[in-house]
Amino acid sequence: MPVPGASVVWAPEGPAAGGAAAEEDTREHTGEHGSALGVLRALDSGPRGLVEAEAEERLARHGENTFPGRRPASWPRRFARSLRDPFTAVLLCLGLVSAVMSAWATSCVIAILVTVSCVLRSTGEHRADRSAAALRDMIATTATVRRRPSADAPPLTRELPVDQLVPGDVVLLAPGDLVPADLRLLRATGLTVHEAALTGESTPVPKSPQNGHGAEPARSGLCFQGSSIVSGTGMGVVVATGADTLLSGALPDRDREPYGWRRRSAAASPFDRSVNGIAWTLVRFMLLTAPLVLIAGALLRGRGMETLPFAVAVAVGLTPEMLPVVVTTALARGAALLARGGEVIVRRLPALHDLGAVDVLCVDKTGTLTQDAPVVACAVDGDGRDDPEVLHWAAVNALWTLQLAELPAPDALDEAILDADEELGGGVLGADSVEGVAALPCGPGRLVATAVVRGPALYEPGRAHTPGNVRTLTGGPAPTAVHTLVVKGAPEEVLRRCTRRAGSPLDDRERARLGERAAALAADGLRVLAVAVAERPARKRPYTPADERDLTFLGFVGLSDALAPTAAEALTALADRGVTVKVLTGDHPGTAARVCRELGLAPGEVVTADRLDGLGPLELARLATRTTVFARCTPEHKARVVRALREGGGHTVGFLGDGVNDLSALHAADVGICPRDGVDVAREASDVVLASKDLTALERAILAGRRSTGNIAAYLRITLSSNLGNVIAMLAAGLLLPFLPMLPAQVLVQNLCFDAAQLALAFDRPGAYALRHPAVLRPRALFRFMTGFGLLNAVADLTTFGVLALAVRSFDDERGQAAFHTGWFTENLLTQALVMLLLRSGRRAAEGRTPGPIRLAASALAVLGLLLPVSPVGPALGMTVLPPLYYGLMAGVLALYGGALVVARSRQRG
Ligand SMILES: Nc1ncnc2c1ncn2[C@@H]1O[C@H](COP(=O)(O)OP(=O)(O)OP(=O)(O)O)[C@@H](O)[C@H]1O
Repeated sequence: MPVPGASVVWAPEGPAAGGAAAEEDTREHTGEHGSALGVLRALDSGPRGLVEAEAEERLARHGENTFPGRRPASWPRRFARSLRDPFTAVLLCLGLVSAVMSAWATSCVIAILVTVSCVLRSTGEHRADRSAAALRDMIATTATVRRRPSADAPPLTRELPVDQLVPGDVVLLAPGDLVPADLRLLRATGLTVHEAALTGESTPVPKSPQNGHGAEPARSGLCFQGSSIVSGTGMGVVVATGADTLLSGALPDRDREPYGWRRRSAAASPFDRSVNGIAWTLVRFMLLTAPLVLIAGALLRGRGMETLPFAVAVAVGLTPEMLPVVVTTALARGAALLARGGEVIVRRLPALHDLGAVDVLCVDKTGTLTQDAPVVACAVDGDGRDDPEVLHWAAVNALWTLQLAELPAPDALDEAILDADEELGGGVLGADSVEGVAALPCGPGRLVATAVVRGPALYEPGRAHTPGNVRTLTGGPAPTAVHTLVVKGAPEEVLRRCTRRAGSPLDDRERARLGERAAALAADGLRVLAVAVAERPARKRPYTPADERDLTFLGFVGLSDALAPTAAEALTALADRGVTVKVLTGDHPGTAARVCRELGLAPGEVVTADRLDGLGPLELARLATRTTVFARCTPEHKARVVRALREGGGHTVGFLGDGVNDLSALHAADVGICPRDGVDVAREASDVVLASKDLTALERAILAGRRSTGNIAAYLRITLSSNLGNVIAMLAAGLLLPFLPMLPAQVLVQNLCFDAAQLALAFDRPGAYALRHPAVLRPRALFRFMTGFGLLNAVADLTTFGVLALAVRSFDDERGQAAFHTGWFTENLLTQALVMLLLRSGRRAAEGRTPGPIRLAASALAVLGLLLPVSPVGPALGMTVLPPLYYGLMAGVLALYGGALVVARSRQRG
């Protein structure tokens, strides 16, 4: 429930929440409680947070803070959703037509087919949803909350599962956090928020707690669930949770794909392109089949609407109606096996298919290829001499950026600098001996961090400084009211802002020389930060990046960052599996190149991302394809390279990154991958989460994806080729014979048997060959396979007709026709069993043993084919006992067919 007097004034205007829905969701509760304190009071809260007991009571009253879209769907709803599948829709249409024409047997069997398929599918999806929810819980995001154990106890700041948040909770925000509920800001420092989920706007929006008049200022004082913190920090009070948040109200129910999975972005994913693409092509084919059979019957045999049940049966015979079930089962099983290993969590099922198709993997460097545990290796002046003061000023910067920007934890570089400075005993200056005034932290696309401290820079080269010998940078006496800007960051960015060095001017030549020195440090694999300072008369006006100029260069700090232990092994394994790895980093080109070399990845020419700025899509795609390492990437550069590889290069691209600066690329990739300890927002944007830092887990996930795709491909190969073969034979027989070659009910029962048996293919274990390359379902290759093997299957069927002619002799009476129907039914089930055993692995012979479920399913088919006609069900289905000669001849046909399948498979392309 929104709390009176505390909610939101602004309604977003973007596509996700526009129009009437947004208007409806505009909450007008601020009224006289407009100020931050007023809102806190209205919520019966305070800056020190809620008391735990009160929070518990509120949780009981307001319910958990869960997004309604995340709640599991009810059974009836799930069942209704499975009816929305294209194959089911076609089957239902055919059933309806049959019912209208009073072909009751046909419509009954179709109804059974649809029910079985929908029950199997909703059960499969229910299981998949349940395990996905369990997986989500494993990586549930938390919020940093301030609460008090009791009314008089001091507040404690702790991590709380997001679903436990209640209105009135005081929440702290930092870069990379997801906004956990709708919040009213109480405090903010340089806070920018990504609100694309609500407004579609991709540029971060600045936020501040000031509450002005009109819509804009009020909007800037609010942060909404579903948005994420890009830079800066803040503190806010929860004003709405769960279903009451703006996001819940604005978004419609899950925008579902035919297979019930939500699309991540407007662009078609590899899953959409292959599985859905194939499905829709087949649907069109099926819709054409029935009218064609009717027309052919009318033209060649002068038959009328009495052919309709047969035409319907033929169209149904072509349908791979179990495709959605097989796809769900194969993917869910792959994802569950990965999760059971505790290594990889697949957050969106189709992403497992897409992971198997990935042929280019882009990774960031820091924290992925390296450990992101930097250690200071050197602090030197511009001439390469050790200079502890450089480290001290870097530490002053780190300390005050951390404190004033209220970052919850220092970034790894700052932490290393503070540790190193502490080891030096606080050094000449002592990092905490100066008082901080302001901080401008670095963030995505901003490669410098500035801290402003009170007092002069205390810098004079080569001298130890004590309060007694304080001199200013310019050598004059220390003024009393001075602020010092301490800047550290990427060498080229800092040097660009420097005009002096140790008391002398810094010209372009000297700047270039210093740049080379930084490059030399980077070539040793060090992460390099330049440090500079500037004095300004003390002032009250806030500092902005425009003040970062006319700096005096001090020196460089070099930090070493050890390689991730399994990175080299993982890169080799990925290369062996046909995945090209590219590195997109915000770091220095030299550092990136060295790290790649140490990992055995030839960096080639390292491209600095500013070269991308002027390039058109084609040139960019070409450059992206031939380049292995891009350095100094902003978040947008990373996303552009990923998009260029996808759209221009035709690759299926995975992106592995852990930081806020990787967010756009995670969204842009076909598959976004994030380590479990990546920032919340990166994890939330990714499809696959690596539970450990072990990169080799990624290779295993890719293999699981390929296995699932291999199983789906095997199902499609087998089903489509045998279905087509049957349809061709049925058409030929239907047109040549004076009687129907198989009764509609027999066709449909046979279909039911095929469907049940083919489900086993979701449990196949494709051979090693199928895992060697990215697994892509290629519709063309598939349709080629279907045609070739379908024709072969039809030949086997037509030969069976010959066998039946020999064994049964006369088809003039009902007995003879029943024998024909039975003989063909038996042959179909036997050939289907054979096809399942021989075609499951595509071109290659099966490597290793055929898995149990497939052997069992094939045997069951064969036994059914042989025994059903002689069982009590046989006569009910219009079947009869066949002469022994038939079985003898049939064995010969099967042997020939099996041999032909093996030969054709070994010659087949693709
Ligand atoms: N705390 C910091 N203080 C000053 N400069 C920093 C700080 N953190 C990063 N930088 C500068 O910004 C650059 C880019 O950092 P960013 O975090 O975007 O990428 P990265 O961590 O170097 O690499 P990757 O993209 O591989 O994760 C760094 O190379 C460094 O020069």
